[in-house]
Amino acid sequence: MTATTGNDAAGPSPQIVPDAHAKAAVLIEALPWLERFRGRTVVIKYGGHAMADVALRESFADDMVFLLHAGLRPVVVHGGGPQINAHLDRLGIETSFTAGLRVTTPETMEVVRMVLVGQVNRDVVGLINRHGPFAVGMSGEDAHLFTAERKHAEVDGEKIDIGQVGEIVTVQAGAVRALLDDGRIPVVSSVARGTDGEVYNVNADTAAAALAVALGAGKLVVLTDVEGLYADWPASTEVISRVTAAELAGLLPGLASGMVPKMEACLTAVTGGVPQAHVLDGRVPHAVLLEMFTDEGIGTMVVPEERS
Ligand SMILES: Nc1ncnc2c1ncn2[C@@H]1O[C@H](COP(=O)(O)OP(=O)(O)O)[C@@H](O)[C@H]1O
Ligand SMILES: CC(=O)N[C@@H](CCC(=O)OP(=O)(O)O)C(=O)O
Repeated sequence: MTATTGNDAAGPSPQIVPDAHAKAAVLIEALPWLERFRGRTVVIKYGGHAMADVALRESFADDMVFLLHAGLRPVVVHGGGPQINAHLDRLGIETSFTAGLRVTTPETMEVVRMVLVGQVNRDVVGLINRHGPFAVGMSGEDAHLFTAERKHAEVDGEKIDIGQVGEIVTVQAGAVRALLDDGRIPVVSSVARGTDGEVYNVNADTAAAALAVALGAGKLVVLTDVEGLYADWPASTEVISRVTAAELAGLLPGLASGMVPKMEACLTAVTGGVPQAHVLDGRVPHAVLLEMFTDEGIGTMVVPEERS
């Protein structure tokens, strides 16, 4: 049965399909959030682990196009750690991580650049562009978007050389802004141009935070393969739903592996003027829409300070 509008006073009384009220409620719940974020830039970090299967990748791409049509300005910064691992493995190149960052030899850097810019970026752009001519891919090297210097990892207070890993020192976001003004969705790989002429591998969480700050984004959303920040991982999987910058700074020294750059990125974003940063489970279909347009939200939200 089709629902009627009931506009014709002489006609039959409206027949509402059973779940119509629930559907309308979902749409209406989104209204205040649409009003709040309309015209705002949202940077979404799409992690390699959140690209698990085709249906999930399509639902992510659908969410980006939904945001665009809802009047937001979405910018995607993607990772691809598992995809880089797979390629290195195929080539028989060993790889390792220190403090959540890949130790990047010149040989590894070639593969990182090829996989991120030549493969993952193309895939994300292609998925979004099933809907129309929206996504434009960029490497962080393009138009001097990211300029980096060599970064050292710090382990137990000691500085360790991890090769061609970059720390972003400047962001020139003009090309990204131009694409947004033109109604496009920039899709950015976390590779940077070095001040010394080298190419640098930048963790994608770090790159997303730097871009969110430079763009004055209204939100940073980080998609990964866990529900959010666990309070006492791996002993427990109780998700911290909300944390202030000061509380997070206290938690950081106790965090492990990939969560370190992720939570550092959230901290950088909120201390750099982004009002909120979120870590979400990218294995949940339409995680971005659920976080942005429902009252409960999902995952872990980082805010600059507690509401007074
Ligand atoms: N406190 C924590 N809460 C949640 N996950 C954690 C925590 N500490 C470490 N992790 C690990 O961090 C991983 C996410 O980081 P990473 O593998 O780099 O993901 P991505 O590819 O999405 O960037 C999780 O799968 C989990 O194994
Ligand atoms: C320096 C460093 O570690 N760079 C990352 C870049 C990709 C990335 O960050 O991917 P995810 O978001 O999927 O983890 C790497 O080489 O794996």
